[in-house]
Amino acid sequence: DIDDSFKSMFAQLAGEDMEISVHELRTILNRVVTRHKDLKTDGFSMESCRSMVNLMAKDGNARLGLVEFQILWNKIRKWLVIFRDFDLDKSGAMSSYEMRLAVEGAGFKLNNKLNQILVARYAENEMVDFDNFICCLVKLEAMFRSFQHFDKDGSGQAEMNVTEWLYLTMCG
Ligand SMILES: O=C(O)[C@@H](S)Cc1ccc(I)cc1
Repeated sequence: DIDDSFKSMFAQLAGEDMEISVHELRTILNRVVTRHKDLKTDGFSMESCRSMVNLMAKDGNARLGLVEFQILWNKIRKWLVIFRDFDLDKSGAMSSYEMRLAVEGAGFKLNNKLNQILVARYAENEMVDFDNFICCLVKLEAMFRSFQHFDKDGSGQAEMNVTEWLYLTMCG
């Protein structure tokens, strides 16, 4: 069950439509992340928040309901612990070495090429700061989940038609 303080934070944020927009998500994430002085971030961008909303909003309506927001919030809390555990030099950002370990620590075993791709996509000056780290994991988890949806028997092979492919590749 969702505790009342969370519900009231959500209600305050979401407004009368009781759904959180990309802009409202960006507001709360940047308000909270600045409270954590050990986390380096240039702030969650609109693009990052749009990507997270699209990946988390099941019904594709580009807004987060209470449950979807709670799920995202708990993911961020979980990955915040991992970020701190693997930020070995406590710089507040991930080096590519730390990023590889943190992604594996989050449960994603990737090959070298994929780890390099993540750093290329999410690092700024070779460092992945907290907001980019979260966006990377939200996307990575969503892509793994989508694949498992199409790999019903867990064979490691997925089958989908072009429309289903475009739903996956064009939303995030
Ligand atoms: O609410 C908090 O400050 C902790 S518990 C979790 C959290 C930390 C950072 C973000 I951005 C969002 C949520």
